[in-house]
Amino acid sequence: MVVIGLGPGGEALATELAGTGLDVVGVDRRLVGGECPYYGCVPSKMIVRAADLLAEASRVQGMAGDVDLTASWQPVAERISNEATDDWDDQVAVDRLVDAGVGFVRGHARLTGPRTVEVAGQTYVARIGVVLNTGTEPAAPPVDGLDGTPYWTNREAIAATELPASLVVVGGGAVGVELAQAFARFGVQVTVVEVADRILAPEEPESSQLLTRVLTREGIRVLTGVTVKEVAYDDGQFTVDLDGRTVTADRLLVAAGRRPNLADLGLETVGLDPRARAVGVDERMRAGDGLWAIGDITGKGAFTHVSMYQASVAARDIRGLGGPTADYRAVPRVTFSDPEIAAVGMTERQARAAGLRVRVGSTDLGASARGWIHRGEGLVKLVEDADRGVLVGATAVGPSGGEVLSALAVAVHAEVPTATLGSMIYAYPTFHRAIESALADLS
Ligand SMILES: Cc1cc2nc3c(=O)[nH]c(=O)nc-3n(C[C@H](O)[C@H](O)[C@H](O)COP(=O)(O)OP(=O)(O)OC[C@H]3O[C@@H](n4cnc5c(N)ncnc54)[C@H](O)[C@@H]3O)c2cc1C
Ligand SMILES: NC(=O)c1ccc[n+]([C@@H]2O[C@H](COP(=O)([O-])OP(=O)(O)OC[C@H]3O[C@@H](n4cnc5c(N)ncnc54)[C@H](O)[C@@H]3O)[C@@H](O)[C@H]2O)c1
Repeated sequence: MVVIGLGPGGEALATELAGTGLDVVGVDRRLVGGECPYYGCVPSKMIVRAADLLAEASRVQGMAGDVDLTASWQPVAERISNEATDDWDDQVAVDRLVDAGVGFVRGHARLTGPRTVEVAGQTYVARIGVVLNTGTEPAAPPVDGLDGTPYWTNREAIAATELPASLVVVGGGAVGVELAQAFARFGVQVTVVEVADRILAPEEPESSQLLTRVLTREGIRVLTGVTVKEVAYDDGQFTVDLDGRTVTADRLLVAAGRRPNLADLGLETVGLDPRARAVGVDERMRAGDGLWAIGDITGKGAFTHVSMYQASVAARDIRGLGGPTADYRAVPRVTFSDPEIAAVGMTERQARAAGLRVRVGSTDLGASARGWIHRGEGLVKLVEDADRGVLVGATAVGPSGGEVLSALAVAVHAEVPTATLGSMIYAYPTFHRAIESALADLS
């Protein structure tokens, strides 16, 4: 086997297959492990954790006394460099891979035909086939003047050793809102610029509204429905022209989505379109004869857990083990803002668009016993397929929204009847007890 791209899924898959005695070559042109450990999930959650500590400390007043707080970015930058990324060195991951029996090659890989891959003039021929896990790069929107300015993507933002005084964030998706809130909590003056009419637009409107309220209260300017006309950089200052309005800042973070690494991969040599937004895969992750694809490039959800899930589906297929095929009805997603915005399955709008007879139920977490005690904000919203009496989607927003989601993910995945969910006992006073109130609200 040859695995091109060793993101979270590719690394796990190559390791598993080598463990079964197959000859496996794994190729990566950058860092083994991909975006998640070096520029994505792990360091960004270290930043979020640090920022949440500051916010928690500031909540002491009125509940537990006083705190004299001095925020410092230095321990965050040190932790990311020393603990998370080894100063962006993947030797530990390479050693782990090689110890597992994978032949590791650093370089840019290209398909040259079915089951054949070229890296730096060397051709590798696979008996069984090739797995693609090439992931994504940060996308730059086509904005006049942007090219040639020293704008940040998630990679520069994660590696920052000093914070700017002010920051414009282009894009109010997961990357944008997580980093905007965290940097603001460290004292950065942040403006979020979003072209859609709300931040986190694919999520429930109630989630977007609540988070916009929280971010605004924390001093972040959230501008939605705006178009970035032009960007200029002069004398250490970015000027962002928003079609009539101008915003200036020391730094500009582009968090406007991702571009799949499909160009220059030789897809045309196996009959696939290198200009496509995603590689089409079936429920066993097959993309062609002797070809599998996993991770962000499949367009099934740009999350580490999806990449790893698909790796296990592909591994079963390659090993001829049978077992469950890929099923995306219950893909969980958590934006690690504070409160966390967690959701699984369909939103109300998606369920209605799918032609389902829908009942929805929701509840205000702040009005629940635990929410009131905690002085927390949030909500639970449930989307039921009324004809089948099962949840097809759910949202949990709150201080532990991602944890509350686990129960809802089980319900959607296992199609637990809402009648059964309504007959359960929910511990008092927990955040997840709000699920019971939302069930009672279904109509
Ligand atoms: C700031 C940020 C925060 C995130 N936070 C979360 C989170 O909290 N939770 C979550 O689930 N997800 C999160 N994500 C998303 C997550 O990082 C990705 O979904 C995850 O990395 C899975 O990607 P992947 O497996 O498709 O490959 P990637 O991680 O993108 O890795 C692909 C690898 O392929 C290599 N490659 C590409 N082309 C070639 C080639 N031709 N030859 C050789 N090698 C090649 C690249 O060098 C790279 O190492 C976050 C992303 C960002 C940017
Ligand atoms: N907690 C998590 O699981 C997590 C965290 C970060 C990222 N991710 C994953 O990484 C992926 C990439 O995240 P992302 O936030 O970069 O992308 P995204 O696609 O989620 O959001 C990009 C946002 O930028 C906006 N945008 C695009 N062009 C714009 C422009 N010219 N001006 C203003 N706004 C513009 C879009 O409308 C969108 O709201 C996501 O799809 C997500 O799955 C996950």
